[in-house]
Amino acid sequence: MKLLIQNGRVICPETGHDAVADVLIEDGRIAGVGPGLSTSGAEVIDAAGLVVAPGFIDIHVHLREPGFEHAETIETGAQAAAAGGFTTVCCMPNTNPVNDSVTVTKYIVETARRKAAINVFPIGAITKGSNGEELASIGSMIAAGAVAISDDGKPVMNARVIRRAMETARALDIPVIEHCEDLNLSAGGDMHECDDSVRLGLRGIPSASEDVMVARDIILAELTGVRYHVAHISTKNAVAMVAYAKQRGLRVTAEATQHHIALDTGHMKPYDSAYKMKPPLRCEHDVKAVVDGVVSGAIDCLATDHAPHAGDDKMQEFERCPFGIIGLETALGVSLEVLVHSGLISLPRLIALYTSEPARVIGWKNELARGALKPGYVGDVTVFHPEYPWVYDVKNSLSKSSNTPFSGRTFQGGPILTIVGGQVVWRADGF
Ligand SMILES: NC(=O)N[C@@H](CC(=O)O)C(=O)O
Ligand SMILES: [Zn+2]
Ligand SMILES: [Zn+2]
Repeated sequence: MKLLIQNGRVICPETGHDAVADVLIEDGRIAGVGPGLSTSGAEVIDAAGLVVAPGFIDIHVHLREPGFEHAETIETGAQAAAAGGFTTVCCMPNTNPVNDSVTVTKYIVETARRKAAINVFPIGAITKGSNGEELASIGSMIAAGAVAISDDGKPVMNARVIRRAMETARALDIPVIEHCEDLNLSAGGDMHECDDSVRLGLRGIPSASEDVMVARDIILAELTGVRYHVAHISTKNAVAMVAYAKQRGLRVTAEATQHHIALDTGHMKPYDSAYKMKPPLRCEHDVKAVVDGVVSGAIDCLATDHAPHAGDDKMQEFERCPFGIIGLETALGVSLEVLVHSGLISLPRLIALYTSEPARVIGWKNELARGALKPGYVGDVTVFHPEYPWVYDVKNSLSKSSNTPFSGRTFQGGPILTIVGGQVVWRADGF
């Protein structure tokens, strides 16, 4: 099976390629990149005027299966990911039951193999039930295909427990991904603690609830030598601490979401639960610090934290609504707008934030190697237009949920074709 993608602007940050060329995918693997490749025996796609990149990778999504299938399933979440240009996602363990055992890990791997249009890799829980007490069976989850550990949705509050988890992860050479929130400081909060929360009469979540956990974990990362990754970083201090940790040679990485680089509390429509997530939207100086962190490299990659919630769950009083918003289908549009069209970073740099950088954080190797257009790598490719105008209407979303603040927004640039293992799994209308 051969697929030849012709005449596109082929951008691969890992190899430094940025020129009009062809990409050949054979038997599901990248077979060649260069001008004028032979078309013999190949299905041909003309990508003239489009950007051809390695398949985009999102290392932080919630697919909700098992247990919360009313909000999303592995199948529908994978479809939404494909529509966002993603060819690989890593799904968090806060399912029901929690993915804290080989049984659930195997269920997710098997279900994804049968039903997902794209590659799905589970992230196993750090502790049993993500209750923050007893370590989960980390080794057997990794053996069954999990690629990292996290209790995302919650922090691991007990420093002794997270230290033990870090020592285990260090031995297995896998990353620990932490949801940095001190529950004693954030207790009862519904939005970022600032003038706006006072004005709206909503209980606040101070930046300090994130900062103290990032500080603690960086010290423990130094103690244990673990690969430590800050999920959905959102505050000025957290970014500064991650930058300092990197300067000191610690294996500390971080991700930012599209909403934490695009929105601050001033954008919130009062009591609109589409603006309610954890970490909460922060104030302007935090957003600027996160954007600056992405530009400087203190923040390694972008991730969506795609967090579907069914309609009625989000149609309650603000305080009662669950935290989280979907993001797979808008990530490229939002990040092009905030980071590239603004002139802050180049297009190749943005592509790196969705390809080589998340691949480096997780560390896929050998036959799982991805995030670059290199012969032998998985034959996953994202083709997108860097500036054509389109309107995101969540009514057309492939996700089962519609909890997004971005519906109705016009973007300049978005996904056109998503290719997994040499097969087109999604194409934009008209292509
Ligand atoms: N981000 C959120 O507000 N919610 C996420 C959990 C998480 O990422 O913390 C969810 O699973 O709904
Ligand atoms: Zn989280
Ligand atoms: Zn999350």
